[in-house]
Amino acid sequence: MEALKEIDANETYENDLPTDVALDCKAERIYYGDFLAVRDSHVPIKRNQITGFIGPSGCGKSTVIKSINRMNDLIRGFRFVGDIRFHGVNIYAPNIDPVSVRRNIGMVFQQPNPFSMSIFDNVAFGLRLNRYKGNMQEKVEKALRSAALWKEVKDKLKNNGLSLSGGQQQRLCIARAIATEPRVLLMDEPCSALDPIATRQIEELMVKLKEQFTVAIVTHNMQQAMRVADQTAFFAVDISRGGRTGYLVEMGPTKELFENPQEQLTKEYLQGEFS
Ligand SMILES: Nc1ncnc2c1ncn2[C@@H]1O[C@H](COP(=O)(O)OP(=O)(O)OP(=O)(O)O)[C@@H](O)[C@H]1O
Repeated sequence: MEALKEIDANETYENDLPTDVALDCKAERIYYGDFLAVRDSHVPIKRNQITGFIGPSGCGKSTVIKSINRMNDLIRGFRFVGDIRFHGVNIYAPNIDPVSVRRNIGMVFQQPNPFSMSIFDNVAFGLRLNRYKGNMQEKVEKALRSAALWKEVKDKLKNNGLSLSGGQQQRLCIARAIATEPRVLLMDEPCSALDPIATRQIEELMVKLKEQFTVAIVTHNMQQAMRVADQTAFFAVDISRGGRTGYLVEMGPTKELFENPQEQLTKEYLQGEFS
């Protein structure tokens, strides 16, 4: 059997995407078994910007975002039909190594989920997995600084990651995700388990992180999308064919989408007429 191909984001490559697009997600259909969860959703994710995914519960925001780094591969019955182009390749091509996809496209989840190990080891985890041979101390410090956590933990790197507060745990998870220097960082409702102060800290952090990374975030909170997202994609649920299938209604610069939505459905959602 032919070895799976690694995506090396340091390689020069042929790319047919516009230069400001880091990753182009064309989700034609996404299934869980026979259930069509998402259809017809084309979301170009712009480089060094924050792309927000908003929409009512069950419209497929998480399904799409998790498809972007092949996180859903692990779910039985999951099937993606379409094309996600990153760094000159379709990440769903059969010869692409999904581990290398996740190395380039990191993810942070809803619930902070540090491993039960020291703060240092949490951050070093992915680097060790990738057999990083350089200065581990330096890399861990860099990631913790980028995640705005260094000052709070520098004297207790040996403490268990689970001993931190919820907001600190989420920043630790961000440090863990960025330690391996992915190009894209996906965040699936990263603040939903946090209090308003910790939420603000993560939002400020996201805005800083976009200088180094391309960020995509799922959020239930429209104010949050307005505060942090440069582009926003609005999804809804189509029940017209008897199912409940999510789809992209419209997408655009956040300010334009919120102030002047093109679609009636977007207007109604933004006015709180359905949730
Ligand atoms: N592992 C799974 N197996 C089967 N169906 C699933 C699975 N995960 C999600 N679904 C279904 O796919 C649809 C989209 O779910 P998804 O979680 O992507 O929506 P969402 O917009 O992120 O929702 P929420 O805002 O409530 O988190 C829903 O109908 C959901 O029940």
